Amino acid sequence: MLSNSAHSYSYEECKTISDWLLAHTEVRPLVAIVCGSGLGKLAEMIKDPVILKYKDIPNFPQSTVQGHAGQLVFGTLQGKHCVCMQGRFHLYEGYSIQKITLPMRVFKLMGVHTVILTNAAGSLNPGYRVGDIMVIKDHINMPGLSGNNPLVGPNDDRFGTRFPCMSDAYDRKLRQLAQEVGAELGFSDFLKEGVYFVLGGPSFETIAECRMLHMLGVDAVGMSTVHEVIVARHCGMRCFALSLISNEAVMEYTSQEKANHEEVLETGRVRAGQMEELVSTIVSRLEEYSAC
Ligand SMILES: O=P(O)(O)O[C@@H]1C[C@H](O)[C@@H](CO)O1
Ligand code: HPA
Repeated sequence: MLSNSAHSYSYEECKTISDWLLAHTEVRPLVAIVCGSGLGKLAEMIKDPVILKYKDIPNFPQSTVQGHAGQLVFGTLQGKHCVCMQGRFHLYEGYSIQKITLPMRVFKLMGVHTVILTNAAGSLNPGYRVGDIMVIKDHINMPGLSGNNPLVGPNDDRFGTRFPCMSDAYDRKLRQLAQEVGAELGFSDFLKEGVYFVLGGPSFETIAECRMLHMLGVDAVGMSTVHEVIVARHCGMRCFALSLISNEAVMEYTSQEKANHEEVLETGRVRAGQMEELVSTIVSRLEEYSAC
């Protein structure tokens, strides 16, 4: 049973899930990786995997979206203990915003200090192409601006402060590391950095909405990541996020293009190898950037 309200998880409930997971794997993850739509293959990088399906984890939400397998993969990546979410939760699946961000608090209680999030997103920046990878430097939180923020409700100081700062949400050193690694791997032509805009979905944007986002200086639009980042930052985890540009936003009324989930998944398949290389090389260098 959930306490407080039907929509939020108490510290003790998060701890119960964390303890259950720790009892089912010997992996003690320091890094968590969240796989976006079509990016589930990232989990295949994990060595000696221990797979726990969401349906078997007490009180855990279930994945309902194609391209999100619905399991946690524990193991090592570049010798580091990691957990990989092969499938994330979205607001449009009908879950509360507290429920879709539950894994962040569970990971924190398991000992995770760094979260690497990935997503598929549509581009608003005319300089971007399908297949580009955007390092997220900042976000605009559309649901949050209208009151739907995952931290709404009583604050538990054991997780973090009532009013967390978000001007440093996306770790600057990790963003710099990503650019260095990208250059070494020969990815500079398609590695960008920009601002991600989150909306509720599941409908894609109208042409008028895309034009508005473009005027706001948005580089990419999607339906995830930001809520997880807010909760992860609230409880003191370091965040780094990548958007795979899976489609270009439709800006012209004469255009025949239509955003669709199949194209999103297909772009993920095409870029999976490079995303893997980028993420695993970043993980291999993490200690150069912190005490971990
Ligand atoms: O989980 P992500 O943000 O990668 O998923 C994106 C947004 C929608 O869930 C879906 C649209 O194709 O992909
Ligand atoms: N809009 C919103 N979310 C998305 C898109 C998009 O164009 N592409 C992938 N996820």
